[in-house]
Amino acid sequence: MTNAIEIAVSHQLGAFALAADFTSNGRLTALFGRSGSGKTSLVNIIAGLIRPQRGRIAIDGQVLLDSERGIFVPKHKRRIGYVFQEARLFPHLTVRQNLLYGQWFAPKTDTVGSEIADVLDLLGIGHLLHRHPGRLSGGEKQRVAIGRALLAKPRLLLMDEPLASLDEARKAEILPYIERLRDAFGIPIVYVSHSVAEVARLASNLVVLDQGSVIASGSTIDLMSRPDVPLLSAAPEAGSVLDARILRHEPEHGLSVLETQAGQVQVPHRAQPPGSQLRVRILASDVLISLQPLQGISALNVLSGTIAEIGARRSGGSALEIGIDCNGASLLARLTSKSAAHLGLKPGQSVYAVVKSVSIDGQ
Ligand SMILES: Nc1ncnc2c1ncn2[C@@H]1O[C@H](COP(=O)(O)OP(=O)(O)OP(=O)(O)O)[C@@H](O)[C@H]1O
Repeated sequence: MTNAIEIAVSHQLGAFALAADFTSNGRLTALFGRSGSGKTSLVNIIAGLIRPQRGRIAIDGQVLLDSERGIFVPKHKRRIGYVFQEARLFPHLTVRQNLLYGQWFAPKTDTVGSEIADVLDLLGIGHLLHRHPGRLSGGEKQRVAIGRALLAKPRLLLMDEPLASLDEARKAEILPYIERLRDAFGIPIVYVSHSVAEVARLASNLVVLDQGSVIASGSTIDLMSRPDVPLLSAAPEAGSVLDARILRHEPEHGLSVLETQAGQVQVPHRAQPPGSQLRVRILASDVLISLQPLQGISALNVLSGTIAEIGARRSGGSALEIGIDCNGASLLARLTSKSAAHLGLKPGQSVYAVVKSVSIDGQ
């Protein structure tokens, strides 16, 4: 099976060397890394705004760049949608005209009509059509910018920190739209972010960039629970991501019981019916480790497992992260290195993970 996204490029930008190599079949692939790690440069290379010295790029099997074969598809022929930090709408055009501008670039053979309705519905912008961008909130502007990119019928959507210029309330407002976009449209998305919480919630796949190189790539669920990728595991909001299904509700306690591969977990009541799929996130700092089965403890969620991997203590810090294999699912726990030494933790050892709280990603 061909990967939706195949990238292997190298390019020198002044003193900065970018050498990125990864493939992804995910719906939303996040490029994650700190400032200056090369995320925007890589996105510009994918978009065709920078021609790299060497490499190959293929999207859904379509080769856009192959330096060995002398192939370089120019940016206007790549059919790649680009959403930036700021919406960059045309201020003198209405929302409707801005959206139609995007459609102008769509392949002429495609039927449109119902697509506009789908995009308006997906992004909740139907009531804004006659407004000018100056009268939209930051979140509304970004939704229109996403709509404009979608109506050009791209084969790939690039989103470069689309939430970075929004405050927390606007971010929370737009996240569900990006989830719907990821789940409802068949367009692969490459999403740049340096927020662990954002990629944990949105990304199916992760590519971790550091100083111009890919230091890890794979499924978000796998990477988020690895103690050996410090860019992720050492972040304050580090934590594991698990797929879950609602098993039943316990209205008398205001709880819902979820089934995950790691075992059952209980969370505050959810509105969705039993059987619904969810994604849960367990922060590493919310997991305690016990060597004995526990009794008389207030925490509702205790999962049994074995120590898979013990991360290194960071220089100048007292904490380290531990990967726990719970029935094939991975959980990340953050302990002080003193506690880990005190418990004598070793790979393969049986332990109980006490989970203080579980958060639910998405609606
Ligand atoms: N045209 C250029 N000439 C020389 N150096 C450049 C050029 N463009 C980018 N760089 C350097 O390349 C490095 C990567 O920059 P890039 O913008 O890709 O990083 P980033 O991960 O997107 O950062 P941020 O999260 O801050 O946007 C930086 O050190 C930057 O200074």
